[in-house]
Amino acid sequence: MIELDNVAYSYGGGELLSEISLKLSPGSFHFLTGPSGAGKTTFLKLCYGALRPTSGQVRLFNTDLRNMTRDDIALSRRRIGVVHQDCQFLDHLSVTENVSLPLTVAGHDTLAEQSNLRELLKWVGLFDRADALPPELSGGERQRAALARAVIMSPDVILADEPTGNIDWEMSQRLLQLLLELNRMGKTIMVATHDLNLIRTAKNQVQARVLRISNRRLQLAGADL
Ligand SMILES: Nc1ncnc2c1ncn2[C@@H]1O[C@H](COP(=O)(O)OP(=O)(O)OP(=O)(O)O)[C@@H](O)[C@H]1O
Repeated sequence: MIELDNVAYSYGGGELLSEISLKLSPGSFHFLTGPSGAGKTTFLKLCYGALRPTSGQVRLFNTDLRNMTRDDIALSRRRIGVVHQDCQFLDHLSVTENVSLPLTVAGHDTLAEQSNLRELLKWVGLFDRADALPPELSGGERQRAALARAVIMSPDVILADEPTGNIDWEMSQRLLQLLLELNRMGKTIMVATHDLNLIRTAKNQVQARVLRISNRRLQLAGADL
């Protein structure tokens, strides 16, 4: 699905990530952890082609990113749903309009997709909030709307950046259950999180690999997690 081979990423401030190799196999579930500023968001951006590595190779669905045009990357991106850390909603658009934005951008007829959209909003428990504006949503509702938007195009891979940041335990559990359900449907999942309790709960329910970014490198976290 997504492969990184000896990837490094540097910016003006120096090298942030180094010697990163990872293969996301179909149907796998990964957690990504590490201290604040370690490079988790940057790592995810490398995984969906939003950033190009300074060196090393990134392959999206068996194609080397170096050989991909912006249009190729945009097409691959339809197979990768991203839950952004800050949700990135358009505040003047309703929940429904925000969730269906990827369909609009991809040129789909959103009217023809209304029943799918309704089902999706029901699935994340936001059917009653369909007409609300993002600033009117609670933290948990925002995260669930962000998840709905990430899966609206039926992606093969879902990358979630701190999807349970700023929400309470009960709501985190609800979000986790949605991610586990997606994984049971065959989706490949990677979740960046600081929340070790979330990882522990998930590990009772799914065979998840836990990765940690430490000193610029990607490591497999210990069994203590
Ligand atoms: N292109 C860039 N230009 C300037 N700074 C950058 C660039 N890319 C990454 N950084 C810096 O690298 C660090 C790592 O950022 P990143 O958001 O990937 O970390 P993170 O592990 O996701 O952090 P957090 O857990 O706090 O969200 C940050 O200090 C960020 O400002």
